[in-house]
Amino acid sequence: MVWTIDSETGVLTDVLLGTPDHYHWIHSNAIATQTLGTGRQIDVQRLQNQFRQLEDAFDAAGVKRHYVEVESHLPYQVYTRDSSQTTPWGPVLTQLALPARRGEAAAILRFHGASDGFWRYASRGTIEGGDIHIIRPGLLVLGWSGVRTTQEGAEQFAGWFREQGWEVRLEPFAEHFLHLDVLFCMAAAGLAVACIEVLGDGFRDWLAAHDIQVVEASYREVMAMSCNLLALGRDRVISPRHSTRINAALRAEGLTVYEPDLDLFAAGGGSVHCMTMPLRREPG
Ligand SMILES: NC(=O)NCCC[C@H](N)C(=O)O
Repeated sequence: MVWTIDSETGVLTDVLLGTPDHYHWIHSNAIATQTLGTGRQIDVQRLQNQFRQLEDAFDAAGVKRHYVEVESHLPYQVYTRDSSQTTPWGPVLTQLALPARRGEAAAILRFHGASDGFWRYASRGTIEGGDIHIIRPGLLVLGWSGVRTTQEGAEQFAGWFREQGWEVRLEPFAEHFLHLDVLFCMAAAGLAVACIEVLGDGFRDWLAAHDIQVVEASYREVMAMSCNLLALGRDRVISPRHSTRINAALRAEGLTVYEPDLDLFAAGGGSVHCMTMPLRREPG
């Protein structure tokens, strides 16, 4: 397989993106609905400029960018996290829950169909990439709210990893938070950003038992997409600029932080982690 990752923290060499040419907010999650309620409009030039800042961060970090073909009727292809998942054995086609996003599968099928194909196809319930976190080789956590990812969808995905000998934790959470990657992301090997206030002490203890240290995020910070960052490996991350406190905490841990301004995407309920699907990382 050409495209494989065995962790969320190995050195990233290739990433899958979707340009925001047709991006707009629809009533798809609590944050997007709140944004629409304010009557706020998207300044297209600012939007393109923010996306360019994300692309520039990848260029500065030496990561090769790849793109899905975007279609005018699909507003959320910019959030490439959700429609597929790269695994140690190749890409998996996920099963999007939202009717307005299901068509995103076509561009994923075209992208991977043209290269090396898929390892598995999700076919039970629904599962979206934002709920899948490959912590390190052998350790996977799957979130499910019952809306975007269902318990059945998470169980099917978990089964494939357990067959390979992996430990898998299934983490239920309230629908309001949309995806696990709003509440939890690995920033570097052994270092996570997480909202323990929501995920609870059981989750914190599980992370500690696996030698994972936590930078804690507040409810207010996660609703501003401040947990939603991408590890680049070699102690580097891309994290939204407005996450000032968390970015400072990551720097204090010795990380280099690239900070694109992405507030227009955060207003739709997703930031750096949601806007990226790693295609290849150096094995851990
Ligand atoms: N992984 C993620 O959290 N993705 C963000 C998806 C946001 C998009 N507006 C949605 O509601 O599906």
